[in-house]
Amino acid sequence: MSDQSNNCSSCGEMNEGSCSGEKCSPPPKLYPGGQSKISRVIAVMSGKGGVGKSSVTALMAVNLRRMGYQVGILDADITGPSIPKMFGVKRVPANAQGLLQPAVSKGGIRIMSLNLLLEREDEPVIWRGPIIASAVKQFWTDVNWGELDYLLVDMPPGTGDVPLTVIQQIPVDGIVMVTSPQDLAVMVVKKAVRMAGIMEASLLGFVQNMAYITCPKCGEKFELFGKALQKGDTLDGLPVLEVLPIDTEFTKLCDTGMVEEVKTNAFEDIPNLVKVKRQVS
Ligand SMILES: Nc1ncnc2c1ncn2[C@@H]1O[C@H](COP(=O)(O)OP(=O)(O)OP(=O)(O)O)[C@@H](O)[C@H]1O
Repeated sequence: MSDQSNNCSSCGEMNEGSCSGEKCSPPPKLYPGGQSKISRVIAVMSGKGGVGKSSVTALMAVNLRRMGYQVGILDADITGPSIPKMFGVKRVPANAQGLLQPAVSKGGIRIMSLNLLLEREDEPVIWRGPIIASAVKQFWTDVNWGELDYLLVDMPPGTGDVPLTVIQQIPVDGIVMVTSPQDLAVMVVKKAVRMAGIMEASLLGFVQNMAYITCPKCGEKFELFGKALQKGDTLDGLPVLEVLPIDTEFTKLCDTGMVEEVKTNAFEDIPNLVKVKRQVS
């Protein structure tokens, strides 16, 4: 197998495929649906599954909304969507022009997810990669997002069709990488960092999730999965944007569709890192 230095930076193909490894034409960026005006797109990514991409997406969305921004979430985790349950939102209808209307959470966050289109939330989606990637594209092109300051894209795990499609065809302004402290997780997440580098995407930094748990009785911190970092540290050459503890209250809020009730000030730096194109009062 070729090593990563043989990947084409435009299409991500290996040299042995149709691409020569020199500059090829990547697929064009797509326009968002209807009259949508989306100022900034931030993708939340990780090579590793289950480290907290959806949780980080939800926390970031909740806090950006509290800061007064118009926020949407595109749930690109087509086969394992968890955003609708966390926000307690249900099915959405198509409007007259055939565009999909995003669901709107209690706090006003606009959400599109495959689970909003299924009759039952536990119905499995058994699709091959290209069909899944095409559904993600439609969540960008066929959804009436309206005017948004930030659209957050909750990516599925891995470095396959969906991350490739999102980075190539949606104008992503920055990627937040999520990992747990475990070396095993970091090793896999580094693959996603390399992928973003090959695709010449802008990496904002890391979130270390599940860094520790605090004993509710004595207040002692236990680092269950390895060494907890500090906000501002560097990991794999990137800044650590947030270090999040394991929080059982947060888990309960997610399970009951009340994630917007979470007490946190995480991600308050995001508007400085990715500035929107309007003044927010
Ligand atoms: N900081 C946290 N404190 C407590 N529970 C958490 C935390 N982060 C994530 N969880 C829980 O861990 C599980 C996995 O989190 P989440 O779904 O956000 O991960 P993911 O990376 O998006 O998963 P997938 O790879 O399946 O898409 C969920 O049940 C979530 O509620």
